Amino acid sequence: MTNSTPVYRNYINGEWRDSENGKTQHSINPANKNEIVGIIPDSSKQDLEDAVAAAKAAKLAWRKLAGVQRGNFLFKVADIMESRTNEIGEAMTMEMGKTLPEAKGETARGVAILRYYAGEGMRKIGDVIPSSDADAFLYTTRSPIGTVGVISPWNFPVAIPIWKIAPALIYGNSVVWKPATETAVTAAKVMQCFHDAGLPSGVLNMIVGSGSVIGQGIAEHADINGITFTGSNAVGKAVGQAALARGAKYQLEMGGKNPIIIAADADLDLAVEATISGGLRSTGQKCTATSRVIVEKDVYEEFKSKLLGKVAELKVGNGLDSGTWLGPCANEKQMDTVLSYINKGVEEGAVLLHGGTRPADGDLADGFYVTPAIFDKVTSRMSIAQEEIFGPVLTLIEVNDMQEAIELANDTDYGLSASIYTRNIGNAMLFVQEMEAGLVRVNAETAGVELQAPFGGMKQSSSHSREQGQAAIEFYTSIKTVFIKP
Ligand SMILES: NC(=O)C1=CN([C@@H]2O[C@H](COP(=O)(O)OP(=O)(O)OC[C@H]3O[C@@H](n4cnc5c(N)ncnc54)[C@H](OP(=O)(O)O)[C@@H]3O)[C@@H](O)[C@H]2O)C=CC1
Ligand SMILES: O=C(O)CCC(=O)C(=O)O
Repeated sequence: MTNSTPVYRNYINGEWRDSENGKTQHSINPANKNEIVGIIPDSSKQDLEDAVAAAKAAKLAWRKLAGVQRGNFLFKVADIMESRTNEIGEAMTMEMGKTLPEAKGETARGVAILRYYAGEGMRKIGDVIPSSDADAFLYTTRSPIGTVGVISPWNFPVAIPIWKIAPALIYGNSVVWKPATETAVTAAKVMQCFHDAGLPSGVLNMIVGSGSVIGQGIAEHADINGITFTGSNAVGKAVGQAALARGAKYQLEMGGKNPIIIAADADLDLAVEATISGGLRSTGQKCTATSRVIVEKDVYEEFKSKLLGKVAELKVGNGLDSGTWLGPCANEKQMDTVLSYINKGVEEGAVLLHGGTRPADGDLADGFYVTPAIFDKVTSRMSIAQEEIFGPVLTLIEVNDMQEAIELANDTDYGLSASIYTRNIGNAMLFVQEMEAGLVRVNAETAGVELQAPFGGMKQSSSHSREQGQAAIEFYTSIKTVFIKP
């Protein structure tokens, strides 16, 4: 740490503030654990109380603005964020490791999401329904839920909070946001865009602190009317239980164990490209990442050798370097988890064909790097085929036919995304019909969420709600049915 290490604060009621207890912590660069990216707060419950009080006080005036006026703020935030794409992208790469092009791409996606929801301020929010009383006017409108608690993860530190905050704001809610500690510097840069756009004080507040204090505090706070969460299954369920216990609304987006099926008739080159992109971009740290690669036996060996050839070409390194394809894991704990799954895979009898080790050479030795791992001879019940690893690990599973492929694709507690590579329309239709996943993609990788379409999982992957697109209105508002008789 040097005297010039930047210091970041909480954002409460329109001001940057130190945490009340004065405690701080460091945000570390996963590409080099000796580099401190910023000094960030380690906030207390009192900071949360202040943020909730500010959000509560601001919500009425915010709700009373026209949707178009709220939208104008979001358009301004989008313009500011767009002008800071490089700065925000660099902060993201330095805090959680994804490559700079991916980080800048994600920032651009945040801008697009802001513009999409800014436009929502002008769209319809209800229906006219014929009343059984000929003189009456029966219609629906929408009310904001009040103050929304946003708990966001580190893997998409711009896009995920924006796809929660933007709809919350456009539909008239105030927000208390707890970003992942891992990416608090990136979060502060996002927050600064809202501040510079002149968002009224208290409408959006940001508190940086531990999940067990600030996150849990949000889940349990009586003045937070709804909580939206993305992260691990265990924490998501605890958040949901705390919200349910006090009758608050909640929305959970959690893990995935996403399959790609490679049919015997697939274009294998395209399938290899999609498997690599879906499984290994962002170092496999996407809830939509491909992790189970289910291949029909007739093309298994050919697919495997093409995949190995291409994976061997991927350059692991610092995400800021232009030649890097794959950055480090986001933190040491994540790296240890990935390495422990790789050991477990070997212990369970899978064959590690490639990677799965820490590079020991030069600059990489100080980072949380794991080379991309490919496992052969995987069976569906192995832990590496069942549990979310959240790292650069692909597991290859051989099947006899399409029916078996779909059965195994569904043989998981999760149901977030799934894809198939095939040229046969019958295979594609069967897959779309039978696959138990919220996002199913034909001849496309498992990741790749479009901001204007609903996103969410089946089974253990979500609380069965949907985010993004117009689906977001269901969580951030309540329907009010209105009957008026002169
Ligand atoms: N679905 C997805 O997109 C994601 C899935 N994951 C999965 O979770 C695993 C662990 O990652 P991790 O970062 O620990 O995920 P967590 O679920 O712990 O973190 C997600 C968010 O929840 C917060 N949080 C942590 N504990 C609590 C709590 N008790 N109450 C309320 N909020 C809390 C975190 O805060 P803080 O950062 O301060 O701990 C963070 O803001 C990964 O290996 C991966 O499998 C992780 C991230 C995203
Ligand atoms: O695939 C994507 O773009 C979104 C992934 C996501 O929501 C997540 O990893 O949490």
